[in-house]
Parts: sequence; structure tokens; C-alpha cells
Amino acid sequence: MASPLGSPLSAGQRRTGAGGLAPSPSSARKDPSVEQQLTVALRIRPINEAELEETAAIIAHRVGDQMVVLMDPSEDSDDILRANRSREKTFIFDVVFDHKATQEEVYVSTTKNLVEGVISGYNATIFAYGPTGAGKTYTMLGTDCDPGIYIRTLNDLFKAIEATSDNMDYTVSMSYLEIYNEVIRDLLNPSSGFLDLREDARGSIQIAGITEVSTTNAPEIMQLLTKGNKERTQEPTAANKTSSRSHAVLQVTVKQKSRVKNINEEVRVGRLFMVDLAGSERAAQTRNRGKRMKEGAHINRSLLALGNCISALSEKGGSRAQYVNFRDSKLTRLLKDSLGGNSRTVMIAHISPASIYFEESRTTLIYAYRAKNIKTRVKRNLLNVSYHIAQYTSIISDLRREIEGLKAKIENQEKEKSAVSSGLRDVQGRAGSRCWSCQGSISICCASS
Ligand SMILES: Nc1ncnc2c1ncn2[C@@H]1O[C@H](COP(=O)(O)OP(=O)(O)OP(=O)(O)O)[C@@H](O)[C@H]1O
Repeated sequence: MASPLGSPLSAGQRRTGAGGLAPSPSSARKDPSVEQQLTVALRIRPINEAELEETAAIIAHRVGDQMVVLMDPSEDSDDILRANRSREKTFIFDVVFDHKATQEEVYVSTTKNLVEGVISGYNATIFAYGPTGAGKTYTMLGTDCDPGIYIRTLNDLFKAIEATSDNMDYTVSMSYLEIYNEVIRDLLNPSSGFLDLREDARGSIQIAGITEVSTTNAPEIMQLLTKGNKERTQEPTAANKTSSRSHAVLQVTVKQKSRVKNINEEVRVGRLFMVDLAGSERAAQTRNRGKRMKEGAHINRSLLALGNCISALSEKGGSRAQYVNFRDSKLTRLLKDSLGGNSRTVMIAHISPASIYFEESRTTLIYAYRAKNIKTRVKRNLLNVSYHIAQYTSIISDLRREIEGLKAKIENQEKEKSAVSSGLRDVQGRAGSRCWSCQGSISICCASS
């Protein structure tokens, strides 16, 4: 049951196709960058029992083909200021899912079209946004019987690879991290401590020391993902029994190379980011104390930084030159390319249908609506001859250094040997004998190296 606010579209249709900007064959040859607007979807989850008990009204309704979020001002009669303000607001999104939308419908209308691009060298990002308990993890991870975007995307990705593997060679690798209390943890190798973000010469963000695991099929990635999820910080709060206390980022990198030898030895590198953000929360609503409260403060601070970047970027997109401060949080540094650089990006905003979450829903809708103005510049990532030359040059200099080191070692051993044969003893007082351990001549045995 997917429909946009505004004119009707059925599930699977969208105003701006995330994959709809796949370059034509001629533009693919030149690989120009193409401006693309963020695709923004809204998902309204079903009401739950606790909300039914507590809530005065369900605020999300379907009126004809349109999804309408309504709140009767009479419910809030004490809030005169608010009641006097005009409360009607129209938000138009690329696609809207109500409580009946299936996981498959959400996947097909938001993400499926990105897969072909990723295997042929384009970056893509899908991120779930919204307050705590609104359904982000449900959309991204889903359940065993009804998997979410992660597994559906990975299945399609490997199917697309399989379909073209007669002509192309692929390598696929993945990494999985969380940002918890403003530090980055490797979910595939949690004992590695906190990781650093670094910017490379081209301005792309890299995570120093992150584990990248090569993989050849979706079940393998899912196994790694399940392993990583066990390490992800999740705790019950008053608002959500399984609240994610961290932002989780799954990155899948696909390298594609033609089997037909060509002079450029071109390799296309597509990166797919799938991000399950932690949810913003009101301290009063979550009734958090101590550790939970500190986590909540970090979550809110980083989401505020994300909101500020969205606001600045949306104004930039609308022609006013704005400074965008990505450096305010690890989350915004990591999402820099997804929001303001080279990526086809889809935001799936989430809200609860219950009126007790009216404020959270309103804020989410405002930011999601702003995000629609953000434009990225999408360009295929090509590694060609010059890239390979740079790689070989660096390998050659490493080998040169190694050779110099070995030469110096041999020279030392020669000197030692001649000292022994001229009657001198080594530091352990042995001369001309055989080593008890490796049986080598004392001058070249294991103990002397
Ligand atoms: N579309 C849906 N259909 C059925 N159940 C849903 C749906 N969306 C969410 N839920 C249920 O609502 C609860 C909260 O969802 P979820 O944990 O995905 O929220 P969240 O936004 O990730 O929260 P947090 O930010 O606290 O991690 C879960 O029990 C989940 O199973």
C-alpha cells in the first residue's frame, strides 16, 4: 500500500527514480557526473497495543489515494498558541507507505533500482531515519520470516552479478560498523578498539583499520551481518523493547572488471551503504537514566548535526550558497558523500501513527521534506590504467625497500661469517660450530638473525 502524498502512484512507481538516472550508453562511455535529487520515502508503521492504550487518536489515515497525518486540535485545547497557529501542512514525498505496506513493496519502491548501478560502479546509500521505535530496524533488517532491505538487496545484488558473470569478473567485500557514543566500532572485529575516520587525497572518507571481508554470496554476508548485529549496542528503553543505541552502517563494495582484455584494464567500483540510524528520543518519553541517558544525548546530538547538514544542503540545492558543517559528528562525516557527494541516495523516514508521537512525527516530516531538495552528483567510479600504474608504482617501491633491507641483512651476515672464520667468536661465545636449534652454521642460523 504505497502512495505518495500528493498525486497517486502505485507501489513501485516513483517521482524521481533512484535508479532512473542510469546513464545512457553514450553518457556511460564519457562517465559524466549527473545531478540527482535525493529520493525520500515515508513509512508509517502499524499502531501497537501500548500506543492504543495510551494514545488519544491515530494520526495517520488514508483518504482516497492519499496518506494524511491528522491531529484534531480539540485534543490539545490547552495549547492555545499551537491551536491558533495554522496546523495544516502539506508534505510531498516520492513514495509513502502506510501500515499495510509489505517489506517487499518498501524494498521494490525504494532500493531495488539501485542494485544494477552498484554492480556497475555507482555509489548508493539507503538510510532509515526517524524517532525511536518508529520502525527503522524493522525496515532495514526485518525479521527471519519477513526480511528487510539488507537481505533483499544482497540477494538481488548476487543475482545481478550471476546474470552478468559470463562477461564480467566481480569481487565483493563488506564491512559493518556502528557509531556508539561518538566512537566507531568494527562490528566484525569488536576487539579492534575504536577506529579513526580519515579523509583520502580525493576527499573520500575512509575508516582506518576496518575489517573488509570478501564474500561470494548473500547468505555469507547475512551470516556476517548476524554476527555483527550480536555486537551492536541494543537495549530496551521505555519507548522500544529493542532500541538500537547506535547508528549501524553496512558497506558493500563491488569491483567489476570486463573479462575481455582491454587496454585500459578498467575496474568499476560501486559502494553500497545501508544505514540504520539510532532514533531520536525525548528524555521524558523514554524515561532513560544514567547510561541510557548519556547514549540518548549522543544519539540526539549526532542526529541534530545530521538535521543541520540536511537543512544547509537543502538550501544549497535551492541556490543559496550555504556552508555545510559535516565535521560536527562522526555520523555526518561518514555520510558526507551520501548526502553531498557522489551517491544515489534514498532516505526512508519513519513515523508512528499514534498522536502521542505527534511532535516527533512533525519534526521527522519537516527534515524528510527538506531532504528532498538535496542534490548529489552521481559519477561512475573507474579505476583505470593510471590507477593501476599508481598501484604498481607503490608495490614496486615497497619491493625496492624490501630488497634494500635484505641486501643490508646479507651484508651483515657476510661480515659476521668472515669474523667467525678469522677466529672471532659471536656474542654467545660460539664459533664455527652448528646451531643446536636449526643446525645451520652459527653465522647464518636462527639465533644469529
Ligand atoms: N512495519 C511494521 N510492521 C510490523 N511491526 C513493526 C513495523 N515497524 C516496526 N514494527 C515493530 O515496532 C517495534 C519498533 O520497531 P524498530 O525497532 O524497528 O524501531 P526503530 O525505529 O529501529 O527504533 P530505535 O530507534 O529505538 O532502534 C518493533 O517491535 C518492530 O517489530
